[in-house]
Amino acid sequence: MPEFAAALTRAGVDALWVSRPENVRYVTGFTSPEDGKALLTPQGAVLYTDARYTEQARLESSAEQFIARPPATLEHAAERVRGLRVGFEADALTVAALDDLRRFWPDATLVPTTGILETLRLIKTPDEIERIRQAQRIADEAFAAVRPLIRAGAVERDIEFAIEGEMRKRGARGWAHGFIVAGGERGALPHGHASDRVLQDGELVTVDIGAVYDGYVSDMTRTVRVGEVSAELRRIYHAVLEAEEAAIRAVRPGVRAADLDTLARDILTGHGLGEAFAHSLGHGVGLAVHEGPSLRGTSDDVLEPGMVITIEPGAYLPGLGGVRIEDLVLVTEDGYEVLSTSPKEPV
Ligand SMILES: CSCC[C@H](N)C(=O)N1CCC[C@H]1C(=O)N[C@@H](C)C(=O)O
Repeated sequence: MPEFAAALTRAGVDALWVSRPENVRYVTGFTSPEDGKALLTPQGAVLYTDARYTEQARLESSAEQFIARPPATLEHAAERVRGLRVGFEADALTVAALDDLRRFWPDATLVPTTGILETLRLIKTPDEIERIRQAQRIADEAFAAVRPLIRAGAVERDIEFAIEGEMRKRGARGWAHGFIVAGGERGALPHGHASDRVLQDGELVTVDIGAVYDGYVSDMTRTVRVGEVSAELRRIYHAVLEAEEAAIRAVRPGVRAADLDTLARDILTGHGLGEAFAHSLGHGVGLAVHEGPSLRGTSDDVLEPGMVITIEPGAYLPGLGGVRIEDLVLVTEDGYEVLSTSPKEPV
């Protein structure tokens, strides 16, 4: 585990108490988000979980394991952390859990940290990329299977349900996030989760879906039309598409993520839609649907080969509707590869 040891050294700690489920999985392979913690040291990770998971932990993880419930877990770890500077994930640990660490580890110096493992997770290994590819393949196939159902008279929640079923049939083991199926005026909600609303002719529908495959997720959005839509909705759609395609073409190693956001935002501003683009251009995708790098205007992140990101400009107009188009993109040595293959239908 040389990269873990170096990451601890860079952060100025001797060990890290890992409590964020994706990070526990990253350092131990153990997948249960219910009860899993890890103590990471330069020598390796110790996995802590309870007896419900004894067999699962043995099957999934080659890390040293201690099966118990707190406080026995913390008492066990106390022996290992005596005299050490121990980082904890300041953005994941509850105040109550931190109090427990203070109580059970009086001989350790507890250090708030952020991003130690998230920084390593920015660059995906070939194996991680393959799992993300599979998650995206499942989403593309499910979207194609369900596309004919997105028509006047359909209920948003039924579309969500159908996509879930199609994903399961193709090997998904869960959803990257609550699906967004937002038709008509609801399209103005960037996170308009599927509702009981019935789709009608003349509206756009935003469909934002992602599958989980072997722990890794995908994320993609298509906006499709139901019947013929107004010239104004077509204009907005093409403005968002222009911004999206331009941002994708600009993806390559060395590019500042913030500059990509600016590029897309400037195009939408040129179409009078700058204010309507209410979120960042995109984000990294991996064990979590939202992870680094951040493609936000204030981001310091710089693209590197092996990053998997979304490019997803949108325009949201209350009372009228909205458009978002999102692709999943791998940063390669010489540019990019778009992993999502669902067609962008003419609007
Ligand atoms: C509920 S998860 C949403 C998944 C979606 N593809 C997504 O990431 N969205 C939808 C609109 C904005 C964007 C988002 O939430 N971005 C985050 C990173 C932000 O803070 O801008």
